[in-house]
This record gives sequence, structure tokens and C-alpha cells, in this order.
Amino acid sequence: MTSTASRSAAFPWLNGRPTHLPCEAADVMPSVLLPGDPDRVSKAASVLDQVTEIGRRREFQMARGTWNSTPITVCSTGIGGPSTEIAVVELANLGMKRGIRVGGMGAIDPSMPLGSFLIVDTALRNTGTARIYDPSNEPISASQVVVEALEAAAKALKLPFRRGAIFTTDSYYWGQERLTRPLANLQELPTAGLMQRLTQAGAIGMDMECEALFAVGRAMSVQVGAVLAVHGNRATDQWLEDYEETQRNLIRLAATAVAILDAN
Ligand SMILES: O=P(O)(O)O[C@H]1O[C@H](CO)[C@@H](O)[C@H]1O
Ligand SMILES: O=c1cc[nH]c(=O)[nH]1
Repeated sequence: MTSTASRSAAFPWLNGRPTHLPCEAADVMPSVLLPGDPDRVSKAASVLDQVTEIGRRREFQMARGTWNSTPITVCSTGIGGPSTEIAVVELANLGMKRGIRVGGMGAIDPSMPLGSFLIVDTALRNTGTARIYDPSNEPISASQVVVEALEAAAKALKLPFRRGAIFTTDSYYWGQERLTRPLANLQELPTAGLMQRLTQAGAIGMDMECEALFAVGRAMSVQVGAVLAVHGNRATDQWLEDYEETQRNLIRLAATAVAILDAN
């Protein structure tokens, strides 16, 4: 006996619950913070008040809480554009009005210290998921109001930051000019010289989600932004080993920006 199908394959949600995220509309506040790593959701939530753990499915861990009485949901996106698209589309359909990525990046500007922050104003065009939602070749901007609120928050909290462009890539190793092991049949990496070219194009760092968030979020009429901690600096070849305090500051910064936006 086959059971009667109760959901549409074209949009396979069931009883208001999405296909991938472990939540329902009541869990999704208008403002959502979006780390990549699911293990950072409970760390982020520990900075908030009145925290409720929502649940986990695949790479999507969710919690909600408040910051100075402002309600905030935290939802991990997993790594890269495809899982970020799923998170952003499902959250937007459940009531998200503003999505702010709170992640890490590899800086390519030698003047960016470990643990400092990039407030992203544009994402350079590179990845497949973003291209589906915005096929132009123009860099995609974060929402201006979010960028300004993040800047105001960083200044209020006296946290070190720069504002600038990110290069988002679908690849952590070759796509970020990382030699993984001796090359078998190649003289050099296909991406040799990438960081030099990105510097000339004005990028401050590299991540794997911002471009998709900006493209998908804009297509869903959601305000978008991102603040990224320098987890490594490729120009100076330094890596941030203990990033607990940096992570807490990252959440404080983004949550303060949400409170600023909600007050206006
Ligand atoms: O710090 P998170 O948000 O995990 O993001 C960065 O770290 C991952 C790579 O290690 C990629 O997802 C990259 O964008
Ligand atoms: O080097 C890095 C560090 C964090 N995230 C990246 O995508 N690259």
C-alpha cells in the first residue's frame, strides 16, 4: 500500500514547516543572524538573553533569544552557496525581514589584524548559487541601512573594523589559492595569482557565503548584510587560534546593529 501524498513535490513543506530548517514561523524573528558553522549557534545564543534552542537538522542549527529586548533568531547556513540559499529562502518564507551573516573570513589585506572585523558592503561576483538569483556581473551590495547600522554598532562597542568588499568562492582550497598537496599534472594552481588579482579588484578578504546571501536575500526582498571576523590573514600567513572572544564580539556587534535598526 502506498500512502496518500500530502505535500507538493514542487514546494515540499508540511503543516507550515519547511523542508530543511528545524523550525516553524513562530521561531523566526524579523532579524536573523547567520553563522556558517552550526556549532557556533549555541555560542552565539549564549551572548543573548531569554534563549530558546530550536533544534537541528543537517547543517541547520537554530536558536532564538533577545538582545536588549530585541528578538533575534540565529540559524547556521552550513558552508557555501547551496545550503545558504536553502536557509535564506526558508527563513524568508517564515518571516525573516533581515539576514545578517556573522562569520569568518581569510583576509587578503595585510593591514587587517586577526580578530578584527570586515563590515561587508559588496560581494564580488563569482559563485554559482548567486548567479541563479542575480545573473548580472555587477558586484552585489549589502543593504545600505544594515551596513550603516553595523558601522554604528562597531563604533559604539569600540571594536576594530573596516568596511569593504568580500570575494565569495565555492571552494576553500584551490579556490582560495591553497596548495592542497603536490600537483600531479599541473605546473601551478589554476588559481595562481588569485589573491593579487583580488587585491587589485578591491577585495579585503575571502569567504564562502556572502554573495549567495546577498543575491538570494535581495531576490526575497530581505535586507542583507554581513560582518566577518578575520580568522586568518593570508597576506601575513597568520591564523587566529583562540577565537572565543572574537566570536562573542561578532555577535554583540551584529545584535547591537539589529537593536539600532529596530529603534529607527
Ligand atoms: O566562519 P564561517 O561562517 O563558518 O565561514 C567561513 O568558514 C568556512 C570555511 O572554513 C566557510 O563557510 C567560510 O565562509
Ligand atoms: O581562510 C579562510 C578563513 C575563513 N573562511 C574562509 O573562507 N577562508
